[in-house]
Amino acid sequence: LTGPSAWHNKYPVAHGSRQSPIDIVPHQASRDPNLSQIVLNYDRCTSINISNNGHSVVVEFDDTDDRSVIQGGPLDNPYRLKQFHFHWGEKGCEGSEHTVSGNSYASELHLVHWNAVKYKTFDEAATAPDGLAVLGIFLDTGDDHRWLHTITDALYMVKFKGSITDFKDFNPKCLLPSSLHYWTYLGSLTTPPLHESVIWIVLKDPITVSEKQLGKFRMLLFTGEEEDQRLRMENNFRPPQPLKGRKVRSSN
Ligand SMILES: CC[C@H](C)CCC(=O)Nc1ccc(S(N)(=O)=O)cc1
Ligand SMILES: [Zn+2]
Repeated sequence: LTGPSAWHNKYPVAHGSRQSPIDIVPHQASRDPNLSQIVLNYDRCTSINISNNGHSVVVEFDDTDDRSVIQGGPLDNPYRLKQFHFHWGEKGCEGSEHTVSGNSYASELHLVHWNAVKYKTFDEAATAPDGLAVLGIFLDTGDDHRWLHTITDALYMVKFKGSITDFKDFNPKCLLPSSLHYWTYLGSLTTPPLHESVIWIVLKDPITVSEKQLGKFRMLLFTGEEEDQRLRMENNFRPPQPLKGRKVRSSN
């Protein structure tokens, strides 16, 4: 037993008061006029590599200075881009982590940022209540996404758990939907260690990718090259967790 329902054994915070993901119910979210728009300054961002960590495919960035940050909205400081990764299902009707009125999207992209103003390292920020800011973007299936092929073309290089390869000059700005309207709430990492350190910013509008592009994520493996069992990487999403009285706010 290793899935989300067993995580509480080793990580009791799995039953904590601010766990993620959650089901977002739009008409129960409170419109907050004080919530400004979010601002993404990714123009000087520097991607470094792409890897398979046995849970997802991750693109990492150089976070040694403030070259790519998210700010505004619910954030009191600029947060530095550290990495992005995806969650997906085995078929188009499920795969996202957050759901909207009980409905899942086919996949969800997470852009992980950390508060380098208040904390010295990502690991320190990852354990602080205001340490991380994750921008969540839903993926819907439909037409091909014009820029996603840059990532899907590299997936064969990181098929096995533990594989990593160079991945330079990728700017995730090309993966944003047209509107930056969002919901925001206080939550956690959605995989162990499940730290309750994330200010979640979930964009309301999905981006569209094709079933073919999404299928390439499913050829990744949870298992390493040396393992005899080949387990396809799919359904790497945690189901929605109890809201426990939390308020979800909506941008205007
Ligand atoms: C202690 C250091 C750090 C926890 C270990 C590596 C890490 O970054 N984990 C992580 C990041 C993001 C998410 S999610 N899916 O965006 O909530 C889940 C797990
Ligand atoms: Zn994630």
